[in-house]
Amino acid sequence: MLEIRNVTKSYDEKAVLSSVCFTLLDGESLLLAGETGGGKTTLARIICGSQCPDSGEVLLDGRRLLGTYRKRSPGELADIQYIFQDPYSAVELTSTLRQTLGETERVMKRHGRGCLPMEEALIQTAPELLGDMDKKMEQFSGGQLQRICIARALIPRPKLLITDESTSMLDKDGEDEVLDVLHRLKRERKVSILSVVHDIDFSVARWDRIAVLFGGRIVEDLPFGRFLEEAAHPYSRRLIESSFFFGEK
Ligand SMILES: Nc1ncnc2c1ncn2[C@@H]1O[C@H](COP(=O)(O)OP(=O)(O)OP(=O)(O)O)[C@@H](O)[C@H]1O
Repeated sequence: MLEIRNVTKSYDEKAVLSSVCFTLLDGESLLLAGETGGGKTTLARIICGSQCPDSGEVLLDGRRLLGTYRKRSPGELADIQYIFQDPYSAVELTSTLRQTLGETERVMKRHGRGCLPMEEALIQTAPELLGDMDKKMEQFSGGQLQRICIARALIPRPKLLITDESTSMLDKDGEDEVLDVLHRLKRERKVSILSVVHDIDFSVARWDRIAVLFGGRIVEDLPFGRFLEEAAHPYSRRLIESSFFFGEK
C-alpha cells in the first residue's frame, strides 16, 4: 500500500503542495485530477523519487521511502515505475525494441534482482510486436511506443505504475489500447495504478477512485462510481461540467 503523509513542496517560495495526504491500496487504481499547474506532476515525481518533498513522507508497504532516487534501494526503485506523457522522448528512437527492453533486463540482473523476461512483459502489453524485436523504435506508432514503455516498466515487476498524462499525445485508438492494457494489468497482475490526468473521462468507468488536487491539497477523494453525484468541491463540479460540455471521448 502507498501512503502519502503531509507532503509539502514549494518552488521559489511558491507553495505547490500543502500537506497532501492519501492512500492507494494494493491493486487499486486512482485518477489524480486537478487544475493546470496544480502540482500533480510534482506529486507524482515525489512518489517515484525524482523530486524531494520539503516535508512529509511517502511510505510503500509501511516502509518510508527516502527523498530521491539516489537514496532508494534497487528494490524500492523497482517497486514504482513511471510512464511519461511523451513516449517519443521516453525511448531512444534509433534503438531496436530488443535493445530497449533488454537494457532494463540487464540493469535488473546487474543489481541481482529477478525480473519479468522482456518477451513476457511484451506479451502483457503489445503481443502483436513479438515478431518485431529487431525493428527500430522510430518505426512504431505513438500508441505502440507507449505500450512498449509500459512493457519496459513491467520488467522490474513493479507494485505501482504511475502514468502521467500517458494517453494525451495519442489518437483515440492508441488511447483506448493503452487504457485497456493498464486496466488489464491492474485486474490480472494486481498492479496498483496512479494516473495523473487533466480531464476525467466518465465513460471509462474502470478506475476505482478519483482524487482531486486543488490549491495544493486533496479536496476530493471518492470512489469513481460516486463521484458524479457526491463530489462537492467547486473544482470537482467544474471537472464534471467540462467533461460533459466537451463531450466524453
Ligand atoms: N522544477 C521546477 N522549478 C520551478 N517551478 C516548477 C518546477 N516544476 C514545476 N514547477 C511549477 O510548479 C507548479 C506545479 O507544476 P506541476 O507540473 O507539478 O503541475 P501539474 O498539475 O502537473 O500541471 P499540468 O496539469 O499543467 O501538467 C507550476 O506552477 C510549475 O510551473
